[in-house]
Amino acid sequence: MTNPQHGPSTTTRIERHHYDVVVIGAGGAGLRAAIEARLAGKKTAIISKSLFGKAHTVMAEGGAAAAMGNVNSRDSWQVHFRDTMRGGKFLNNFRMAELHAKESPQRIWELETYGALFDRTKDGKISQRNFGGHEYPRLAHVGDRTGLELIRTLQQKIVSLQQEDKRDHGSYDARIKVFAETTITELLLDGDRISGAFGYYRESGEFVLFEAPAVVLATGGVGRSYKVTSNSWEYTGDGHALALRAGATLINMEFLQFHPTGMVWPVSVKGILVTESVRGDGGVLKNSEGKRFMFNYVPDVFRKQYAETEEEADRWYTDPDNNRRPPELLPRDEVARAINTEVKEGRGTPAGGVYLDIASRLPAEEIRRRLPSMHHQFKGLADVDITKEPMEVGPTCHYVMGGVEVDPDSGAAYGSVRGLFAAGEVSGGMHGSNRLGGNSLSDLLVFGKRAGGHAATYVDQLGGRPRVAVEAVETAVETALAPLQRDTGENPYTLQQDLQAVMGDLVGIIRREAELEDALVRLAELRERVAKVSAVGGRRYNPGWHLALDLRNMLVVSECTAKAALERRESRGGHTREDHPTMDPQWRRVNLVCSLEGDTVRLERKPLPKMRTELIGLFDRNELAKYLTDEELAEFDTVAAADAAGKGS
Ligand SMILES: Cc1cc2nc3c(=O)[nH]c(=O)nc-3n(C[C@H](O)[C@H](O)[C@H](O)COP(=O)(O)OP(=O)(O)OC[C@H]3O[C@@H](n4cnc5c(N)ncnc54)[C@H](O)[C@@H]3O)c2cc1C
Repeated sequence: MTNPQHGPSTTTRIERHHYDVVVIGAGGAGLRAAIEARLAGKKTAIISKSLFGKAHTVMAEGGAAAAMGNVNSRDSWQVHFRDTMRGGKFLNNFRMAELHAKESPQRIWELETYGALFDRTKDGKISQRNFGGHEYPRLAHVGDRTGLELIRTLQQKIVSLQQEDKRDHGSYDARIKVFAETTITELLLDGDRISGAFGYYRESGEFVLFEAPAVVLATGGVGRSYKVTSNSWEYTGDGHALALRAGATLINMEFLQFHPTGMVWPVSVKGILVTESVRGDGGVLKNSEGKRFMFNYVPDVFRKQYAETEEEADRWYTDPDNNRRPPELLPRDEVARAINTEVKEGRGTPAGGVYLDIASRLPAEEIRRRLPSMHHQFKGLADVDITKEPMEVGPTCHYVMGGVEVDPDSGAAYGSVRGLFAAGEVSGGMHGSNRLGGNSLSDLLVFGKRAGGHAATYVDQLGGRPRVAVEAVETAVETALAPLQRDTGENPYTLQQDLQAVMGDLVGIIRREAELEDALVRLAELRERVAKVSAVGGRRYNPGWHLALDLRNMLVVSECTAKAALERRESRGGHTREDHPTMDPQWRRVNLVCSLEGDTVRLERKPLPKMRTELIGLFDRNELAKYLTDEELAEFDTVAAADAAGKGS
């Protein structure tokens, strides 16, 4: 190290910036967090691995769930809360589910004030559509391109803030600046406090250092550890791994959502999402015998809410108050498992999926109007006209419920680190063991705002600014350059394929003890190989080098998933154990928490926070009996009896 201002050697130049709040990620969560931090007067950087506007959020199709009651006035935050807890099989952090249900409507209306244009009902309100697991039509949407509108609007808000800054401070970038195509590889610490973030510009390979006392992680998910996934290239679990390495903890990592309907052919597009809106708008699932098989897969916990005949299910679309929902709209984990079983038992399509039929259910014109992207996607990628033929679909790795363990109100990371916040898909707890469709987009807005606001407050309350240690920067540079400096070592693409094979084959939709043990052995072998990964070429736009750096994140996050999946001996939501096929109320009381000790993933059991009495009182006792232990039920009965006595006196 020769010059602390410029990095570890005179040849390694490091561009340096100073901010109050650094937001890593420019999806819905990151942008909403950045807006809030900037509105609180903080100098804010937004960093994005992909092009600005190309975050994952832009791909969201169906909509954002918020109990506005525009289409059915019976909807309320309480009903939304209940649906969310049921969807997550009661493993959700109840406080997050409560805040989400209460605040989502405000966040959607606020988006309108930023310029969002949602589809409307006939009387001019924001239109809301049906989705799996939601009792009432609840998803505010823009055709099937809702994420695009969300991102467009948040970006527009940022531009308007930059225009204010130009007027007031003479520069558009004075208080909020976007660093696109910039990957963060390390968080820096001063003791237990965040002091900054280190990374590189993808195009030039030049290093960049952000000195900042507060970092908001909004990096999204982990899906690229699986071969068949709806997720795009940047979903390599970076934020999860950055948090772990900084001393934070991850929870619920065993829970991955396999969306039931991904494209299954052509092979080149296998995994690309087919939105749930197709089923919300009337599409039905059929096996190769032409049977609507979902009626055979309604689990006991949901039996009361779902139709038993095709006639009743079909009537629900026009008369939802007097009929029960079609079983095609069960939560995603149920539908994905059902499709998996149909295919395994030989009733699948030629390409190994099942049929999703909207063509026989709606007029062609209506399909094109409601599902323009799906129509375009199938025509362009598979030469299938969905107004005339059924689609072939099957499960695809879609969403990680697990993530950074956070304080529900502020988004501050738990563990041994201060100044670190997380929001959106990278955070854990909100969705429990399974996320309901539409609950992510509203989650991004609710918790993005909260994390950005609390990061700003944290900065205000700091005594002095933490310092960036020269040695930490030096180590970050060495780690980043290592794959380029190895002459021998494996190709990152081979390693990624091998990792994807382990996760897909052994830690996939249906899990077994022996396979999970095998997965851990193979992941340990991969760890040795990844430590020696080699990338050819130089630092200028070099995707092989980028992947080599992403691999260590994918690996540690995969280890968390496999370890937690082995430990949880029950089936719940996005975690299905063939050898422990039922839900166990004792396990509902437990969160599995991952941390790093050196390089080793440690797993701990931690009791779930106890739901407040008035919230648990929103559920029927018979329903609670399906989830709670006898001990918890007895406690519930005592409180209910005391309550009744109080009311009587
Ligand atoms: C096809 C598809 C359709 C979906 N439809 C819906 C829907 O209708 N409704 C719904 O609620 N949910 C939906 N989801 C889920 C939802 O879109 C995502 O969960 C959500 O957008 C995640 O938002 P985020 O802000 O957490 O992350 P993203 O939007 O993914 O943003 C992550 C950001 O972090 C950046 N990043 C990552 N790593 C780094 C790093 N190391 N350094 C710098 N930057 C980094 C990325 O470049 C990106 O800018 C869908 C998902 C998919 C894939």
